[in-house]
Amino acid sequence: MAETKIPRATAKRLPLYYRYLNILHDGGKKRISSNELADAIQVDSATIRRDFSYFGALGKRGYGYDVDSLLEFFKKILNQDQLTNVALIGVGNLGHALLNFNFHMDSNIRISAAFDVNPKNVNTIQGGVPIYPMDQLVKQLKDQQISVVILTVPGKVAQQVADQVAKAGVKGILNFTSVRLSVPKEIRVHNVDLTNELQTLIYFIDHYDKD
Ligand SMILES: NC(=O)c1ccc[n+]([C@@H]2O[C@H](COP(=O)([O-])OP(=O)(O)OC[C@H]3O[C@@H](n4cnc5c(N)ncnc54)[C@H](O)[C@@H]3O)[C@@H](O)[C@H]2O)c1
Repeated sequence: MAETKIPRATAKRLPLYYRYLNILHDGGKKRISSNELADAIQVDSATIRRDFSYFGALGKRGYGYDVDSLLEFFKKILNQDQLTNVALIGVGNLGHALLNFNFHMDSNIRISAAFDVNPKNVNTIQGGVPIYPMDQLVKQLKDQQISVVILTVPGKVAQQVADQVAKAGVKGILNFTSVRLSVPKEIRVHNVDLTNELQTLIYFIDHYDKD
């Protein structure tokens, strides 16, 4: 599919649209207006129209959006028309919880391989996912065509593990550690930080009245 450059904020809303369109589809709904969509997902309709406009004419004036064709469109855009395998490195508290979370339930993504250095973890299966030793990283990622890795190792080894991951040809890292990783520019890193999110939430609660 041709590459469409879109703002990051728009990109972050695409899974939300996709998830809701799936719900509409499952409920037998055939078409929806941007106002209805806006009410349901709590994103204002102007934002929705602008987001959709990056992809050309997805709806018709006065008709709204055709649920099935919009769903198919987002499925392709989000690569959800095919199963994407991802890997997880570091099966401790957080890694273990993620392995047990069934991403595949509402997306076409699954963790198909995990890696660790702890002999207690290695060569076991947790949450249905095999855990390999780190010396299997390159081989497994290649064999399973994995290009995205979730990083849940301790901060002190995060950079070293990121270097190994980079050598294994990975394109994206979902980084749960608090370390800001240094990686070759062709690798995309998304940082997930619950502490940040909580602090931001608390800041907004303290500084702004909800009207
Ligand atoms: N982003 C967030 O919101 C958030 C929340 C909780 C924890 N964290 C971070 O997630 C990471 C994991 O936290 P945790 O509580 O699960 O830690 P943990 O110590 O329970 O687990 C870490 C796992 O990584 C493995 N490991 C250690 N060195 C390794 C290496 N070189 N290669 C592969 N595996 C290795 C360990 O054997 C262990 O199984 C930490 O960096 C923590 O700060 C982030």
